[in-house]
Amino acid sequence: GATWTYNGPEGEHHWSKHYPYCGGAFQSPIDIKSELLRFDPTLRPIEIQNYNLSPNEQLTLGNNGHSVQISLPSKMHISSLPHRYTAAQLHFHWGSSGRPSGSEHTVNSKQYAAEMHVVHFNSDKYPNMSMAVDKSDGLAVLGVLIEVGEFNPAFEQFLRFINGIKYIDQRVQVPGFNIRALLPARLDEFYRYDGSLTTPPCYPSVLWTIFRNHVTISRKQFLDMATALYSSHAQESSPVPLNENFRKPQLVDSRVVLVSFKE
Ligand SMILES: NS(=O)(=O)c1c(F)c(F)c(S(=O)(=O)CCO)c(N[C@H]2CCc3ccccc32)c1F
Ligand SMILES: [Zn+2]
Repeated sequence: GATWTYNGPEGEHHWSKHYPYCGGAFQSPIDIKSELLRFDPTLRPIEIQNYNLSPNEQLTLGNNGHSVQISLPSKMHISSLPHRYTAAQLHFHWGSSGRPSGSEHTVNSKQYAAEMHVVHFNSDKYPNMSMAVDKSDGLAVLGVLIEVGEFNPAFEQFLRFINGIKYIDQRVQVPGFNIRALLPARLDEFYRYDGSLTTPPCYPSVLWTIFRNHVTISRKQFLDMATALYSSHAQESSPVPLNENFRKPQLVDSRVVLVSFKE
């Protein structure tokens, strides 16, 4: 489709010209405000299967011009939702070296340094991501808020290769590792709401699960992610840094945010 960016004439306020859903309802991300929350005792802890990948498996780490993404094998899935949701890819949103706040979801207006999304599709009903991406029950995304703090060895498993994908469409193979280690300790404490892709085409097709607890990466790890990548091609004379790749919080309207925990 048309090129879209996070700033400038193709920025988020213009997305709806080519992607009408971006101007529609049920959009993501949102600001998760305390007054919106409703405790739901029926929310089950997230249960994941086959996230612990062997180093003998190869994962594709790529720069798609909008984010850094890792393709995931289809044996990885979420087993605690009404349908099986099979993993497709994970990617990140971040700020910049000058502005270490780049999460998409915010909590009571607090923006975190970055955010990870593990994208899954409903494989009970749809054969692949492309068939699921525009269906109301098509996708389930796990969101992890990221703060700058302690060094995170799990992130190093892919960050150490990031200089191999500096430019758009570059890809490298990296050894598999335990993707569970990228998630917070508690998978039973989370926010849950109905929303959308946070990039064009912004389909309202995502069951969002944002974990209550953040994870940390070191300042150097954050800078590696926030300063290594470009959305331009390798040979281009004027490289375009890939950073600040987050959409602003959207209108919640009459949506309720469910929470799996009481204070
Ligand atoms: N924040 S988010 O979770 O809404 C989200 C993104 F923010 C994002 F950047 C991407 S992308 O594929 O890296 C680039 C634009 O699609 C996807 N990719 C999804 C959307 C469409 C598609 C098709 C096949 C595989 C993955 C995706 C995404 F679901
Ligand atoms: Zn995302």
